[in-house]
Amino acid sequence: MIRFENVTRKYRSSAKPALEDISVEFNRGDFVFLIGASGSGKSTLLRMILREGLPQRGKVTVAGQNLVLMVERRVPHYRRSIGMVFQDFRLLPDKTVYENVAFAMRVIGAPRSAIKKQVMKTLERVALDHLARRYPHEISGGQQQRAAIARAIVNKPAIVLADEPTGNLDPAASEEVMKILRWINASGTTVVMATHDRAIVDAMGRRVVQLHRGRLVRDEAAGSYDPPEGSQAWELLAAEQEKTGLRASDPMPLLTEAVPVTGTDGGQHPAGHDDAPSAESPQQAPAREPAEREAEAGTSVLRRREYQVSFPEDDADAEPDAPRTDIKPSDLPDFDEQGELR
Ligand SMILES: Nc1ncnc2c1ncn2[C@@H]1O[C@H](COP(=O)(O)OP(=O)(O)OP(=O)(O)O)[C@@H](O)[C@H]1O
Repeated sequence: MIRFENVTRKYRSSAKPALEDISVEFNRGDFVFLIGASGSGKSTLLRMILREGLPQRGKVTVAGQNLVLMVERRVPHYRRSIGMVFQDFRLLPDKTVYENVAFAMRVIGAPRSAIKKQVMKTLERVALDHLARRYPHEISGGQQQRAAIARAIVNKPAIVLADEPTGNLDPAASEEVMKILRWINASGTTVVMATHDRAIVDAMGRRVVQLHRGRLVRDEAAGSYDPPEGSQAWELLAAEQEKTGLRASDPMPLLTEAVPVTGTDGGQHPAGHDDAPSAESPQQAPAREPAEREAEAGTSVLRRREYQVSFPEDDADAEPDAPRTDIKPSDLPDFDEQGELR
């Protein structure tokens, strides 16, 4: 489904490549966690799949299409086959939940009757049908992220890319989001999720691809957040830990968060950068990582989530759209004959 072959990508304003000689494949139906310290290249890799930025060297192929050779006018159409979820939700603030999701169908010219049916079905799937008429500021962060996921999947994309989708959420809301992503994946969609969330990666036991300073250092079928002790990635990160002044006896769980992000190449995207957002991308600036803020304050980037997230095995095939019992008829959106919300 997605293939990177010896891909190197360097931003004009950076001395070092954001991605260096990356070769990796994500297959149909894969669920992949993309992990690595702040600035290791996760977002750059996701954006390349969206064809935001091309490699200077190497080749990116998605569903058989060589993105390097793709002509510009094909790009908007291509991007519609991919659903994207961001840390900061990026819902349109002056549109209701329903309209935000419907908008994704309107831009592809879907007929009004199909829009109404598909949007409500998708909102039911993310348990938001009862909040369809609310505006983003009238719902919680977790609900906003579920609305953003509904928008990402309403056109039934083959691929969903999620860039820190739980980064702004509490554990309970994160768990809801993960259940939905897992359900999306169970229906055959390839899901690639960049995350710093140790608890989630450990609980899910899915494929883990780890980047370190733009290089791929681990690709493990059913991995956890930390590399297996003694592995090449472990050794590399242990050496890094020593270099950054942490004691060798520091517990390994700190490792993947222990790389400083200070300096010119430290995860900040300078003004006038060379990779302007696409016309289709929302224009909001991405939320800044706590890691970046800590780094700026001169502290090392050591973060740990103190909670546990569990995904019991018997929950794996749970139907996220099981009948709800808490919705009153008055909660449901009200449509006029043209299918518009009243
Ligand atoms: N648009 C840009 N212009 C210039 N440099 C960039 C741009 N985007 C990313 N970079 C640089 O490329 C490197 C990789 O950044 P990227 O955002 O891909 O890392 P990341 O792993 O996603 O980080 P985070 O976890 O903080 O989101 C960093 O050194 C960053 O400063």
